[in-house]
Amino acid sequence: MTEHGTRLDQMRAQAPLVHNITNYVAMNIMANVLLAAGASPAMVHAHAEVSEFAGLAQALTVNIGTADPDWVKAMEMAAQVMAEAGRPWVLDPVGVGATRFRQEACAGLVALRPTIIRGNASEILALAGTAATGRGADAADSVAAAEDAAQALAQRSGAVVAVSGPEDFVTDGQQAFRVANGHALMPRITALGCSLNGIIAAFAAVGLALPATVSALAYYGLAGEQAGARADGPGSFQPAFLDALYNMTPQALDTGAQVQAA
Ligand SMILES: Nc1ncnc2c1ncn2[C@@H]1O[C@H](COP(=O)(O)OP(=O)(O)OP(=O)(O)O)[C@@H](O)[C@H]1O
Ligand SMILES: Cc1ncsc1CCO
Ligand SMILES: [Mg+2]
Repeated sequence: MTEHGTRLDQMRAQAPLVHNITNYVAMNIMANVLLAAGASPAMVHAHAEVSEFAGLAQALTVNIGTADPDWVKAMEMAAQVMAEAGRPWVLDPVGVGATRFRQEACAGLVALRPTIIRGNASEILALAGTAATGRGADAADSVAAAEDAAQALAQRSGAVVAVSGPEDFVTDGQQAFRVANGHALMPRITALGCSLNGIIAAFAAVGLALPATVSALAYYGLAGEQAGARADGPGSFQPAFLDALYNMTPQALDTGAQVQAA
């Protein structure tokens, strides 16, 4: 099987412009993750330009981590442009279980039909309307506990739904896959989930949403494994992770990807 490496190659060959409306915590690491992978990031959210900019981008990510009502409006404006152009966009429902504002913001964004929804288990449970125990932006539920919610959410929303965690779960409501790549240090660095949305968007810019998401998760998790093998802790993990994303070959990805049909 050479499909994951081929997708990585295609993504790098096209170097898609990925438009991100993300949180203040994630902006810098997310932009660096996208550059290391070979895509072209831009963080743009002002109402005065967000629609025009979305028109230039090959893919969009929106993330409510530190949003306010103006930012949510900007996300809706950009998502509308992508939907009309038939280009992919990714929703990250950060901490959606925590407050009513987050729930209402996500309900409005889900109604605009994201191509892909990516969150941790607690976020996917909360977005699907199932009781979740996550606190703030961190997961406190297992991926396995969120699989049924992910499937229901995919069927209801029309999105591919990805639940990240020790073993990621991805479904379009019909087919499902598990991706076992990753490293235990990854949740010890903030905004690696947010940054992952950009990688998923970059892959989705050059291929179909479900396989693109699976390959993006395998690539990201395998880079995490390589970085984790070198790092002494969260501090040294971060630069090693950027190096691993940058140095990953298609061959290494195909050899190391741990993807199974669920
Ligand atoms: N315990 C773990 N072991 C291995 N990989 C993990 C583990 N937890 C998370 N990951 C990986 O870390 C990446 C980020 O997923 P995570 O679920 O931590 O996102 P998140 O909670 O949304 O993060 P954030 O909100 O800080 O951006 C994914 O690639 C996932 O596979
Ligand atoms: C820590 C944090 N707080 C709001 S957004 C964010 C980044 C991880 O989701
Ligand atoms: Mg998150």
